[in-house]
Amino acid sequence: MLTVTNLTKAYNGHIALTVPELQLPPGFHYFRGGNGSGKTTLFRTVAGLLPFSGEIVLAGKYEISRDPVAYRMRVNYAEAEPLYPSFLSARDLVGFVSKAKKSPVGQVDAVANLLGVDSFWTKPTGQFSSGMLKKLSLLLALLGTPQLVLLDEPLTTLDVATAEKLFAYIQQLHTSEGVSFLLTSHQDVSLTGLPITSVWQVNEGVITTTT
Ligand SMILES: Nc1ncnc2c1ncn2[C@@H]1O[C@H](COP(=O)(O)OP(=O)(O)OP(=O)(O)O)[C@@H](O)[C@H]1O
Repeated sequence: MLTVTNLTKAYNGHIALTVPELQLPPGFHYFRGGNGSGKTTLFRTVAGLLPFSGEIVLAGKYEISRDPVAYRMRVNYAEAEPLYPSFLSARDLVGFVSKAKKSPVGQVDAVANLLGVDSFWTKPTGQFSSGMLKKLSLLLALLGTPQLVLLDEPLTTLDVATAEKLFAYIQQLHTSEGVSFLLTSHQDVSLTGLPITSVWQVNEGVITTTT
């Protein structure tokens, strides 16, 4: 599903992540590691948000640098700590992202309702609680028809009832549409109830398998 080869990511000349080779089959892949180990750097790089050297290929054909639009249409990302321009509402951001990602008819209403974002639809994000920000970022990451969704700390600040609905929906997306997920969490990932395919340990920018 995702192949990463000879990847190096540096910030200001300091290497933060080195991935000689990483091959992920379809499924749910959990990346764990201490603060500053490189998990968010990996996710932001795979999401196409950071410059890097190396190769990242989705589904054996979409290379992130050679096919930037096709790749980004198929890979979505929810930040651990999302930040949006404070004057924009959920309606504004969802309108923009759903158009860019070619969201299927009815998807926005269904997922906004599932996550409860419809209850604060027109409020400016500058007035959101941290859980409301998290719900909005998860909604944005589920729009369109992604093949891969990267969820950085999806459990943080999310209320238990919404988390249950989210992970049931995610499991259904995998079963019915074949969508794969990469997750990080400092909490017990078994709380998601997801059938985790593989667990990876990130330590000082190096990724090793644990399963
Ligand atoms: N924008 C940046 N500029 C410079 N260095 C950065 C930047 N972002 C991250 N780093 C550095 O890269 C390393 C990995 O950080 P990263 O955010 O990927 O860690 P993480 O595993 O996600 O941590 P956490 O669990 O605390 O979220 C750290 O040493 C961090 O200081």
